[in-house]
Amino acid sequence: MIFTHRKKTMKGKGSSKSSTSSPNNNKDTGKSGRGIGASAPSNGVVYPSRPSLSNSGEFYDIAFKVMLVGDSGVGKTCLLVRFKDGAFLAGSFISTVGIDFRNKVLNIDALKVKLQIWDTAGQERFRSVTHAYYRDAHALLLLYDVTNKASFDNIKAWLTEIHEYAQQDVVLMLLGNKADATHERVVKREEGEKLAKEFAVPFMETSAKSGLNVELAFTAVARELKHRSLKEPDEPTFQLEDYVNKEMKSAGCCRT
Ligand SMILES: Nc1nc2c(ncn2[C@@H]2O[C@H](COP(=O)(O)OP(=O)(O)OP(=O)(O)O)[C@@H](O)[C@H]2O)c(=O)[nH]1
Ligand SMILES: [Mg+2]
Repeated sequence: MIFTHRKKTMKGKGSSKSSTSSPNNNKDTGKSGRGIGASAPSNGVVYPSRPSLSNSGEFYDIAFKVMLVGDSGVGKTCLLVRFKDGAFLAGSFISTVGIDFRNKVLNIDALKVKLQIWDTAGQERFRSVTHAYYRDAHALLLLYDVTNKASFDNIKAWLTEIHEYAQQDVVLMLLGNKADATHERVVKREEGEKLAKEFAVPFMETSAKSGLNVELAFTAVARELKHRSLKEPDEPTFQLEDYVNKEMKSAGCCRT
């Protein structure tokens, strides 16, 4: 596929906390009302067709929506901030209200892939807000906290919810976050691996604090999405799980 023009991504932070917000009317919409760009085919993947006069920002070739989900306190916001800004939000825990998004453009095989990453509120009372966003998500990063058994036990319920509200072909990855917290750990890595195997989803442990595997988690998802949407019919499919395992091995298990 040839891209003759590149589109600019909106800079900064999006927010959808008010009741007027919906998955399809955030400010980065362009004219399509699909959420992330100018021309959206039925699968919602955005292939920009003309130069943009939008706010200053980076150019991109293709855009996808990624959602972070999981119990309150597992580290979704911290993971996003680590990925976007390379920083860790230490100090008191400020629970997300409603839903926020941040954009990041990644270079994947000479293509600029924009991820619009939606950070959802894990608290039960915001669940109905989150449900409305699943439908448009191309990928979901489902997090639990390795220091919180309940967050791990709730993964099955999250998977049921994902099954109910997300697209059938959504790219899904399970992340055991806070891997840096060795002393507080109550969920073994093997338990995470077992659960992931049971549900046939790729898995890795991450740390928003140390940066462990944060870049890899988002990059792997971006690669899978890019590959899926630009794949020629006779091309072999991208194996997300193999890619993740290979990358983790080549980095000696874990990387920042
Ligand atoms: N040790 C450690 N602490 C972390 C990590 N990630 C997040 N935390 C801490 O965990 C708490 C919750 O993090 P958040 O990112 O706000 O959690 P959340 O999943 O966004 O929570 P909600 O917005 O309520 O859904 C904060 O106090 C963070 O500092 C991590 O990788 N390691
Ligand atoms: Mg949060």
